[in-house]
Amino acid sequence: MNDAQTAGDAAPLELRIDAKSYLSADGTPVEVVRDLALRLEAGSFGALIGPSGCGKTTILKIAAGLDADFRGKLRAPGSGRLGMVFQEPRLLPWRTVEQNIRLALPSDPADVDLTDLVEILGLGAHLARYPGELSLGLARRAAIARAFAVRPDFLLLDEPFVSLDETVAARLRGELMALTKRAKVTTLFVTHDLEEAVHLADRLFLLSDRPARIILEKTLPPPRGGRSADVIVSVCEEMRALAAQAVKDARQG
Ligand SMILES: Nc1ncnc2c1ncn2[C@@H]1O[C@H](COP(=O)(O)OP(=O)(O)OP(=O)(O)O)[C@@H](O)[C@H]1O
Repeated sequence: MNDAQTAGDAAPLELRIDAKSYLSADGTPVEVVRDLALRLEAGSFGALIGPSGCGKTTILKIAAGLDADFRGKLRAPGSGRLGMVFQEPRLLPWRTVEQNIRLALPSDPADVDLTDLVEILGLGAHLARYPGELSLGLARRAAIARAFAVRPDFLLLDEPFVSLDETVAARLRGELMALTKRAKVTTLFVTHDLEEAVHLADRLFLLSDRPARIILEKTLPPPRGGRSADVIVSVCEEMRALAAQAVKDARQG
C-alpha cells in the first residue's frame, strides 16, 4: 500500500500521501488526507498549519512511521533516530522526571550526559519530582527533554505549546529554538497558530480543511528565531491574503 524508508543524514523528508481514510463508527470511510506532497530539507524546521480537525496529527503519525495504513510514500530523513512530542506530555506517572527523560535511551542510559539539555530547559530543580507534581509547562519541558535525549535527527512536534499561558509558551519556544539550532535536526512542527509558525520555522505548509492537502508553501526569510515582531506581523498578513486567494482559486477551479 505504501513505501517507507529511512534516507540517511543529508536527505530531506519526503512525504507523499495520495489518500488516507479512517472508518467511521458506522463503517463508512472518511477521507482525511488527499494528494498531499511535502518535502523538507535536511536540518530545516517546517511548520504544518491548519484548522482544527483537518488531519494534522494524522499526517504527523504517518511521517513518524506510526501509521502505515495510507496510500503514498514516506522517505524519512536521518538514520532513524526519531524524537516525538505529543499534544499531551504523556509522561509515565510512576517515574520521576529524570527517569522519564531517560526512558528511550539505549541500554546503559546512566552514561548519557543530559546536563546541557536539562539546563537549557530549566529542569535542574525538578529531576526527582513525579509528573503529578508538575505544572503543564514543566511537564511539556520534560516531554521535550525526552524527545531530545535520544539526539534525534528527525523531530516531530504536535502542538507542544497549546493551552499554555503565553509567557510560558514564549519561553518554551525560545528553548525549542535553542535546542534545534544546537544540533542538526529536521523538524516538523504542527500548530494552528500562524504567528507561532512564522516565529519558529524556515518553511510553512498551510493545509486546507479536511481532506487535508497543502494549499500554500512558503520559505521564510532568515534568521529563524531572529525575526522582529513587525516582520512576523507582515508575513502573517501576507500568508492570510495568499491563503484566502488559494482557497478562492481552488473553489473556482
Ligand atoms: N483513529 C481514528 N479513527 C477514526 N477517525 C479518526 C481517527 N483519528 C482521527 N480521526 C478523525 O480524522 C480527522 C482528523 O483528525 P486529526 O487528529 O488528524 O486532526 P487535527 O488537525 O490534528 O485535529 P486538532 O487540530 O483537533 O488536533 C478528525 O475528523 C478525526 O475525528
